[in-house]
Amino acid sequence: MSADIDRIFNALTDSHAQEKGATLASLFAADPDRFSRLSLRLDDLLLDYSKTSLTDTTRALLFDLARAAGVEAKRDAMLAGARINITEDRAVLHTALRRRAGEVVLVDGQDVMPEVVGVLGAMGVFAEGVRAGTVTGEGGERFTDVVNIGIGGSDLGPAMATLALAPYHDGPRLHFVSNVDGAHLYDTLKSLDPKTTLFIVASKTFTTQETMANARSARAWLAGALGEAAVGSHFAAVSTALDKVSAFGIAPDRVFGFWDWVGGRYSIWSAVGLPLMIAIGAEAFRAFLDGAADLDAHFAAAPLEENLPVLLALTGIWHRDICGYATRAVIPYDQHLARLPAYLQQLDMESNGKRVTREGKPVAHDTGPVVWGEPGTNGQHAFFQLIHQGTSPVPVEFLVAARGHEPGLERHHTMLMANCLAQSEALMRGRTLEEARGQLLAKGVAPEEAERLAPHRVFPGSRPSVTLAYSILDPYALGRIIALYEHRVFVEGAIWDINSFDQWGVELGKELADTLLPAVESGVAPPSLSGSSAGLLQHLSALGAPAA
Ligand SMILES: O=P(O)(O)OC[C@H]1O[C@](O)(CO)[C@@H](O)[C@@H]1O
Repeated sequence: MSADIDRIFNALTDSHAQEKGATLASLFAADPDRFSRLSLRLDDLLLDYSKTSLTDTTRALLFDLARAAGVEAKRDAMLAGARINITEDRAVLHTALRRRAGEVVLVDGQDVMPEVVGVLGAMGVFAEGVRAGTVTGEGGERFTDVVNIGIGGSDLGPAMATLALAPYHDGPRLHFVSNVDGAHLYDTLKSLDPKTTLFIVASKTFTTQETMANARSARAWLAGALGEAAVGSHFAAVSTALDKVSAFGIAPDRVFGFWDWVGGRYSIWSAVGLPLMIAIGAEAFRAFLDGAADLDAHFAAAPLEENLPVLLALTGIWHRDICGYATRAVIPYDQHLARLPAYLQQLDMESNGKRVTREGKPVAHDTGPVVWGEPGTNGQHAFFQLIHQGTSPVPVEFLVAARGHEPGLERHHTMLMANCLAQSEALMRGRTLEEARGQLLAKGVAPEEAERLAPHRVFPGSRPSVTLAYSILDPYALGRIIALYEHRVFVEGAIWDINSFDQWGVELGKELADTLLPAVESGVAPPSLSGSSAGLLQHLSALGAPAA
């Protein structure tokens, strides 16, 4: 960490301490232009960060911080195909996947665009064939159901986006099986007809234990019903490991490849998006890519002060490192974005849940926060109590569209918007003891009783939130929103000087699961196992856990 960065972090901390007395309400009262100064628009997409405790001084310091951390140069290196994933020696080029034919993106001097365009074209032919009923099952019947088998980045992206774009879904039904828990596959398959079911096995590495177990069981289900010869017509695969796919027995013309420079959690734009393309069609999928491409162009060119991902990242740095908030809630007031929090958990926490710098030294500041959330209004009736009155403030990120898609239910959308605005307003304003007391007295509550009840009705207020507002959640808008979050994660990682593109933290558990499988099968704990795990294994075996 350079002396410059240290100095700016210290200046931010000092400013925060000095400004602590000012409530958000007082900041608005003192400055009628606060919203227009602390919000940023890209066409219809608006980021309002005026309901945070940022001031002109601290915002300027945060821009200094981004500059001192070399955000612009790091961004340019990523977009130019440099091998910035230094622990895996890989370029990071998910942005190439949204570029158009004819553009040039070099990796090691080689233009990757012809291959990108080629795979996208092959996906389009296959997806449109499935949608039109010209690509069929073994018996010539049209596919009514498509089951995607994958986990992590090979599941969350297409699952989130297929739900998000439900109003545009006019292809076969989509199902997503990720968990190795047999319940996930079993419950999905029990209502499906093998004759009209297509499986897509999605795995970047084609070695992931859960995906391979589910794929093998799905294959057995299909072959058991239709015979081994039918497997080829009912399976497709998405992977970077083409040799392993072919060993699994999936025909080469049913395999859609991608490249090691696409991280799993950044892969929705690649062939991993095939289920989404089957759901909404190749044209709408292109609009999804275009939304992301336009956001990429904005990220690449806009000055830091007018750069949406940068601003969103700086609010994140402010809340995590200067205000000390350990979590952030993502609350889409958009039921179709119900899976967005889960998607962002992987995008953000797998990218920035790191404790050493790119040089392998301990980080100087806290890195990625815990990301969590649920759609509004449901969250209001569950955990908003704590967000309003709990002892640990939680910065909230609201998402809301001006319009929904549901004919005849426009009034519902009006109510949804009112709730979204009400929550950020209530968090910001709060309610004082005097106000609480006054309201009780106005309702005719006796003074003594009002005194007893009032403290329970106090809201501290000054609870921060940012809001992303857009016109309607169509494929283009979704593409922009997801790209915005990707680049936000990038900028935060760049400021923390961590590698946001590896995920060594998931490896130890995977290794131990492999080691423990024989122990669970035999019911005999290896001597190396802790007393706790050995005791649990013994208990479960005694209760009848299935053996090999
Ligand atoms: O696509 P794959 O190779 O099956 O990996 C699935 C997921 O597993 C992880 O490696 C972590 O467990 C993710 O990064 C990835 O998205």
